[in-house]
Amino acid sequence: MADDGLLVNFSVADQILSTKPVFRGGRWKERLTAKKAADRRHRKPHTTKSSIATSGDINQPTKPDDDVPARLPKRQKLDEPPKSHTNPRPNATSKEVISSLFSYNPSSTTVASKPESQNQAPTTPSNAPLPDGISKFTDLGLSPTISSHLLTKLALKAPTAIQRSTITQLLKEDSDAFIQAETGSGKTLAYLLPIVQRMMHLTALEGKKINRDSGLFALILAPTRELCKQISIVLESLLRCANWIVAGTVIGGEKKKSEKARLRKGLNILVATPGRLVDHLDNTEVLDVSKVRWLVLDEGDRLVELGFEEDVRRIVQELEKRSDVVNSDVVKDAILSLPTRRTTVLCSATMKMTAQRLGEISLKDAVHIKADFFDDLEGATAERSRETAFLAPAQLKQSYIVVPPKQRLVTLAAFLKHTFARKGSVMKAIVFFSCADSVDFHYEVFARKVAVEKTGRVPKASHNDSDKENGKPASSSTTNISQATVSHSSILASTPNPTLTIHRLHGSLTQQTRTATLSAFTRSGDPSILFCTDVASRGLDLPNIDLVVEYDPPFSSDDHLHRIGRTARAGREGRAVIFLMPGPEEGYVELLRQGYRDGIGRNLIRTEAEEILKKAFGNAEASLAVDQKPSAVGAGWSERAEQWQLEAERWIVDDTAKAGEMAKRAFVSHVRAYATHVARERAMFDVKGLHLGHLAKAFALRERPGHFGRNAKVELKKGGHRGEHSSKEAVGAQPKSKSQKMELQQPVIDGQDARRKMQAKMKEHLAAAGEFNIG
Ligand SMILES: Nc1ncnc2c1ncn2[C@@H]1O[C@H](COP(=O)(O)OP(=O)(O)OP(=O)(O)O)[C@@H](O)[C@H]1O
Repeated sequence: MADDGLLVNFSVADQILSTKPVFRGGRWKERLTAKKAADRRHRKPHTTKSSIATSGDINQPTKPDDDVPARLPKRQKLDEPPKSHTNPRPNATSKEVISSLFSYNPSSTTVASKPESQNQAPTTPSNAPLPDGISKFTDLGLSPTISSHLLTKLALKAPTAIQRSTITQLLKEDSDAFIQAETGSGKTLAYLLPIVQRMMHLTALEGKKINRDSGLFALILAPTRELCKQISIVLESLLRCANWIVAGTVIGGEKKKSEKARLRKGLNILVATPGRLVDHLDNTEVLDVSKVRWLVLDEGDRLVELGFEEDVRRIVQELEKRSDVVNSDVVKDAILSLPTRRTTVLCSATMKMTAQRLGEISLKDAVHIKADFFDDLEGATAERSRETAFLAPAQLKQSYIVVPPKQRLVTLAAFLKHTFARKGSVMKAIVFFSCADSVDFHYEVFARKVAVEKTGRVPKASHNDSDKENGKPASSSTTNISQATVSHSSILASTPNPTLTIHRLHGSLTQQTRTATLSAFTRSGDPSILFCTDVASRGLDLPNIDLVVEYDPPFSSDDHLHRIGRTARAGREGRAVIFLMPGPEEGYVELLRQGYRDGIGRNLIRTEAEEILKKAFGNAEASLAVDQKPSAVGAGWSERAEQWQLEAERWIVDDTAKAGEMAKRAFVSHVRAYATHVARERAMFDVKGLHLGHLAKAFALRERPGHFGRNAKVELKKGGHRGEHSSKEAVGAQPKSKSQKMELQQPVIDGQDARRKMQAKMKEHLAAAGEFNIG
């Protein structure tokens, strides 16, 4: 504290306060007030109400610490900050009072459960391949060629439960199907295997195998380019045992001319995003869908949520109109064993109304295939799993941390440090944020170059913009990665192995950057973190994710299941942690419990934020505190945590133009995104209950941004939120144009109305798929 001329940090600990500060400058009255306050603290150390805690209304309960005196000293205002003996800051603004991390925080309303080791019972994985002896791929009717390819080339020994049910069904019958199974249970292969096997048996004229000229037989639709690419990779790996079958993609992101050329050359299986396919149906004559006999709609609920319902309806209509089954005038090449009717398969991990709506458009007399690993087991567990629509993988270890808003940033830093410091325990983690601006902000906070570290080494920083700054052409793929990846981080600065790579992913990045980032994160064998929005929550099969952190709670419990489903896939272990704020947000714990097979979440544990901070900051040598300030000598964990926070805040103050603006934008977008939680969960995530002053600290801001000032607060209190804004901002895109920036500052409108309008806009935005860059 003493190094920072502008700080009046009321809650630093005894050791630091043992030296009385000398106040110079300013008017004598103010010096006297400051001196008296310091004397009082010196006599009886306690925490006092910070300026942030006193300003504006506080909807969350903010309890002072026990030792706060009945009458609180007035907020100090110093025209000139007390001059420090050590490190006066030249650009310090006057009249600044800095709120302590540890005073006036709201208290948690839930009770801690037992510690992890006693609490978490070992569980059988629920999305794993079936155990030896229960089922083999050959038992399901798959040919020896495919079965041996699965075993020898793809190292897949046995099917998962959903694969067993789906493959048997789709191999023997042509009826439509709705496949529903938990995340990471292998749904992709479940629908691909029977399609490929049946296509392997199609024969063209004179008993010859089919080839690329024989026609398009299968269409697979998925909501995002990333998912389409992923499906296409699995398909290609499968087709290595049937190389006469040709597959391809039309997903946008490249010239339509190249896609048309690909279609002209001929494909037997096409993976596409709905928007792009409709475009080709309208404009590419050479695209012949008359022989399509399999239509797969993957991530069905997401297709609807992203506004593809109409596109899917169009595609289904076109398939019917142009089908050679109904159109006798279509010239047919004889393809033996081609089914007489089209089979439509809808896949979803959740049984939502949205998926059902898509089912109404596309399915006829569909079979509902819903398999569970525990169907083969007897007893109560199996009973419960049959009753429940959708559950988290049984082997996934979930925990929650209740963190007051002021401590969120430092607790995240501490948590990540502690997690990655234990070498080998976690190699890859995903951290979910509510919006792109927040991803960018946190990426920069953790990637920022720390001046001098405890080790005395100046770290090698390969910052994201280095290529741009060096004026190098931005053409290579490394440049794309470098825009979203940094290999130096302040998180592990003081650990023996300080290399941690941070990647970021959100819809405002270019498609090339996103592709390069995902591929770099996937390939990386070193400790790495992916900071992302929900763009990475659905369907993506990123290998070996050990940990999912929901730093910002999901917008719906379905989103939660998809997010945590990025770990604990195909029977592997995984951990998921969610950050909740004290108060109504703790109601979410009950929802987490309901996602367990036992219905009570016996294995759900609570981790104490204080424990995390102590672990990260407790050891002076290996602490996260980033410099060697005299005040840090002999300080305890809380002082070092304060110092880490102050360091981040100083970074913002010193670079208001760039870092400061970014932090403000992140704060504003975050609050707006917060208002978009689904209606049934909004009582837990009520934007009116946010303490904006405290929350600002989570963005390293010493006060809430100006245009989020008094008026906004009053309006929030009345029942609105920061009203009208572009949906793009709600999901986190940065305001690029002047008009977008203006929107950020528009007046508040009625709460209900604003919410409705924002949701409509969000829908519009998602339909346009700006977040997903869908073609
Ligand atoms: N039979 C199997 N044995 C072992 N691993 C498998 C098997 N089938 C699939 N997998 C692996 O399981 C992982 C998850 O598969 P997939 O992406 O198809 O799951 P999903 O059910 O579609 O998940 P989500 O709902 O999250 O999209 C992949 O890495 C895949 O290679």
